[in-house]
Amino acid sequence: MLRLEKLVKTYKTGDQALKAVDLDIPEGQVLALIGPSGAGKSTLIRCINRLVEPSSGQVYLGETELTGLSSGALRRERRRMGMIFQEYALVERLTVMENVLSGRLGYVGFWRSFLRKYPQKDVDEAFRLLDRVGLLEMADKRADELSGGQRQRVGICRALIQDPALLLVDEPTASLDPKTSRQIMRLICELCKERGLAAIINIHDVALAQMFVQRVIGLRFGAIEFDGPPDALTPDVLTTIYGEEDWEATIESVDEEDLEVAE
Ligand SMILES: Nc1ncnc2c1ncn2[C@@H]1O[C@H](COP(=O)(O)OP(=O)(O)OP(=O)(O)O)[C@@H](O)[C@H]1O
Repeated sequence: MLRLEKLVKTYKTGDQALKAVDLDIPEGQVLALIGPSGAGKSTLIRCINRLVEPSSGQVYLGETELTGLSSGALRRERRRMGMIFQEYALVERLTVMENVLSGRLGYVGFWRSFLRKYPQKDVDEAFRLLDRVGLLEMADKRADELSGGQRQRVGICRALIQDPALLLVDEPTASLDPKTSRQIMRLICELCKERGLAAIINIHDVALAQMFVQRVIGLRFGAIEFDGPPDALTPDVLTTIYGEEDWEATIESVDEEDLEVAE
């Protein structure tokens, strides 16, 4: 459902962030993108919806080549790609409900959104989503009154109310404590499963990635170094992605966490 062909991004500074990346993601697959700082993870995610313009190569969402679209057509296609950010990107002075509904801005006309008059079906869906993520009681609170984990749940609802085919998730847990991080990752993966949604999750925490996804992509210097199931991430593989480190500790901690999740 998503296909990248020879995707290259070279920034004006000369940094080659992506070097001819090929990637195919089937419908409903949740994939973690790991790799050291500067490997090109955020660039990859942002080149897919063209928040960052690729230098060359193609991105296909289904049959549509995103890289060939005019700005109007791209705006319409972006509705099919929900984005979840590390810093939540909520409007602080708006309520939880208003933040969630802002995910419909790509669908409603300018005046409707300006006057915040969303169709009732959108409001109903926002309530359903807030209920699903455990925030129904918070609908009228201002975003700046929420904890980090609650904010991220609002960010998730805002992405889902777009009714996307694909989620692009950029370090969703980087600002959260370990327990909340696990809850948020679990929630994202459960929601993808419920909705048959594909997702690419850029995540620094290897153990967390291994715990929840079916497929891991390891990026290094803008190229795919590893593509496989989480249990194939051996210490040797992690060393090729990240360089020398004591990986046994990371892998052991996954085993412990797995037990905890299974309980
Ligand atoms: N706007 C920019 N202008 C110039 N170079 C950039 C820009 N954004 C990223 N880069 C460079 O591109 C490369 C990849 O950066 P990117 O942010 O995609 O990596 P990352 O894997 O997401 O890193 P991190 O895990 O630290 O967020 C780096 O060398 C970075 O310095």
